[in-house]
Amino acid sequence: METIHIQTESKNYPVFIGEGVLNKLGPFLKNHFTNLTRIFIITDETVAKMHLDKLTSELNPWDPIVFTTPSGEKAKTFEVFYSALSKALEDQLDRKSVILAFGGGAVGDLSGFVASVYMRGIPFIQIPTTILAHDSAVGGKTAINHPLGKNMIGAFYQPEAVFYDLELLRTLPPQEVRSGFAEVIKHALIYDANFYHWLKTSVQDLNAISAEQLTESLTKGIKIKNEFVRKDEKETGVRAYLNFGHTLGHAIEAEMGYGNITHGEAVMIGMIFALKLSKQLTGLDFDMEEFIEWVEGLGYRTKIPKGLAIENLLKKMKHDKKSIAESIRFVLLESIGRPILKTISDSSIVEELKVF
Ligand SMILES: NC(=O)c1ccc[n+]([C@@H]2O[C@H](COP(=O)([O-])OP(=O)(O)OC[C@H]3O[C@@H](n4cnc5c(N)ncnc54)[C@H](O)[C@@H]3O)[C@@H](O)[C@H]2O)c1
Ligand SMILES: O=C(O)C(=O)C[C@@H](O)[C@H](O)[C@H](O)COP(=O)(O)O
Ligand SMILES: [Zn+2]
Repeated sequence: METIHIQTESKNYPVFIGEGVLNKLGPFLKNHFTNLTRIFIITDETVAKMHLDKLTSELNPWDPIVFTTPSGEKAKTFEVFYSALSKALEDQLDRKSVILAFGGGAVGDLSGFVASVYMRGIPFIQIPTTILAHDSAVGGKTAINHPLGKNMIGAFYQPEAVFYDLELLRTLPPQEVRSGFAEVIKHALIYDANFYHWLKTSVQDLNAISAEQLTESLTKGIKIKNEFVRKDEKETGVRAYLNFGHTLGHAIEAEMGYGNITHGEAVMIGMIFALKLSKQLTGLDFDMEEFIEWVEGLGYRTKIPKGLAIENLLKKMKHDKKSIAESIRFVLLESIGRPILKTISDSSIVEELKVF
């Protein structure tokens, strides 16, 4: 087991990462909280079926309340958000209660947002169950979606701790492994050229990745994320670099209908677009063909899915949280590990999308 210490302006907290770390949860709850009244688990249908017993067996002598959401992006709606709050009220959660977010990024984003507004904020703990959640469980971005844009309604709200039990990842289907790994590749591209080259040479088949390689990838990814949130918790500056690939990626997710493409798959397409823009606008020295060959070999789509209109994608990108007065700002790379933020005109984006 390794412990990574996340530092933010509002809170410092540990990420316990390794096989079997769930068994540290009970002792943590006993030590960390005085007079803990209720434990409220938010999980989704898939995770509940596969892993909920394992979690509840760690929670003796408490009798946790369980709120189960639909799986995937369907958890990040106003309706589910409202139902979760209603259940919390019905079951009389109070300020000495804790919410456990048990699932992937969708459950984590929803649960953190519920925790941030219930009685103006009660504590929560992230217990991620996907590869992608090495990103989503850390840093305190919480949100639900709106038809006009991804994660549009939310709050910055940090967890008390993150328990990342890598045993739980064994049941992930290939498309979720791929989705999660896109954020690992993102972390490498924006921060660490050596890590990127290591990934590119050692990961050729995501279904055959060794436990050691996965642990190394997730641990490095979390440490990189910490470097950005440590300096800029509320995204007034460098944290925006963690949004590499998301300007177009989120627009694709919204246009396709949330959940019809995985987050990581959409971000991968967005990263390829941003890399191409970078080559033109910052002089990035990067072998695009080699990159595309690598990621296609890993099973990623590398083009915008058919049927999406450029003008609709552009409209969605104008809603991006990095936009200022409707000017779209992209995270580009000057070199691997050196991101910048750049305003790009609508007409240039449209021209580039036409030939993408
Ligand atoms: N807050 C942040 O900083 C941040 C960062 C990145 C992504 N996100 C958000 O995270 C979400 C994506 O997260 P995700 O990819 O974890 O998706 P997810 O939570 O939708 O999970 C993906 C699918 O995998 C299933 N699943 C989860 N754990 C499993 C397991 N152990 N075994 C088998 N199946 C399992 C889920 O039921 C779901 O169907 C998006 O909404 C994205 O916007 C947030
Ligand atoms: O933590 C961040 O900051 C990120 O941008 C991480 C992203 O991977 C993540 O998808 C995040 O939810 C996107 O944030 P948003 O502000 O663009 O909704
Ligand atoms: Zn993301």
